[in-house]
Amino acid sequence: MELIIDRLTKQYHSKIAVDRISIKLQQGVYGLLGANGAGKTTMMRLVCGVLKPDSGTVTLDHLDVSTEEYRAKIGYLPQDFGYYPDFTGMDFLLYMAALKGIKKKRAKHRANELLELVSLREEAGKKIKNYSGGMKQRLGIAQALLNQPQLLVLDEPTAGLDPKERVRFRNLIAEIGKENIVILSTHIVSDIEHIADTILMMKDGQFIYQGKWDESQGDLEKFYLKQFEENVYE
Ligand SMILES: Nc1ncnc2c1ncn2[C@@H]1O[C@H](COP(=O)(O)OP(=O)(O)OP(=O)(O)O)[C@@H](O)[C@H]1O
Repeated sequence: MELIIDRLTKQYHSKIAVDRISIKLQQGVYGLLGANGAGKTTMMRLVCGVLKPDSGTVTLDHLDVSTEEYRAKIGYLPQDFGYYPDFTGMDFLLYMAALKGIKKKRAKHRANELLELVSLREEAGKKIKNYSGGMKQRLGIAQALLNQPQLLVLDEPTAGLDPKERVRFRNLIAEIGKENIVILSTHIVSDIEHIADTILMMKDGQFIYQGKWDESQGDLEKFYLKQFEENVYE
C-alpha cells in the first residue's frame, strides 16, 4: 500500500497554501504538525479529493485521487464535523453508512463493530447532544472507518480531549495504523509525539521536516518551536 503525493500545489489568490509537496507514505501513523495557517487542512483536503489541486497528483496504489475507486478506500474526519445533535450514535453511523452506499444489513453489523472498537457501545442509543467532546470525536472516527479505509485522514482529532480520552484515542490510532495509513494533524506536539511513527512538519505550505523522531535527536517540542521562532514577534 502506497500513497504518493507528487508536486502537489494549491494556491488561494496570492497565498500558496500547499507548495509543491512530494512524499510517499506507507502504512503507519503520520503526525502532520504545523502552526495555524501552515497548510495542514488544505493538504488533507487535497489528499481526500475534497479540494482540487492547481497542479500535482495524489495516488493510492496507482489510483488517482479523482476516481471513485480512490474515494472508496479513504476515510476522512474533517476539523469541524457536523454531527446531528438529535441523532443517537447508532442512527448517525447508519445514516453515514447510507451516504457511503453501504447496504443496510452490512451497515448495522459494521456500526456495531465500530461502536465496540471506539468504546461507545453502551452510549450507542444516547443522543449526540449528550456526548462529551471525546465521545463525539470517537464517533467521528467510527464514521470515517465505516468503509474499512486503507487511508484514514483525521484533521485535528485530539482537540478537546481530556487526558483519559487521549490515551484511549492513542491506542485506537496505533491499532488502526498497524495495517493502514493514518495521517493526523495537530498544532500540539504532545498530541502526536508518542503516537506517530513519522513526523511531517509543515510551514508555509512545505514540509520542513519529515522522518522518524527519537529522543536521541533531542526534544521535538523545542525543535518545533524553534522553526517558528521568527514568527513570534510578527
Ligand atoms: N478558502 C480559502 N480561501 C483563501 N485562503 C485560504 C482558504 N483556505 C485556507 N486559506 C489560507 O491558506 C493557508 C493555509 O490554510 P490551512 O487551513 O490549510 O492551514 P492549517 O495549517 O490547516 O491551519 P489551521 O490549523 O488554522 O487549520 C492560510 O494562510 C489560510 O488563510
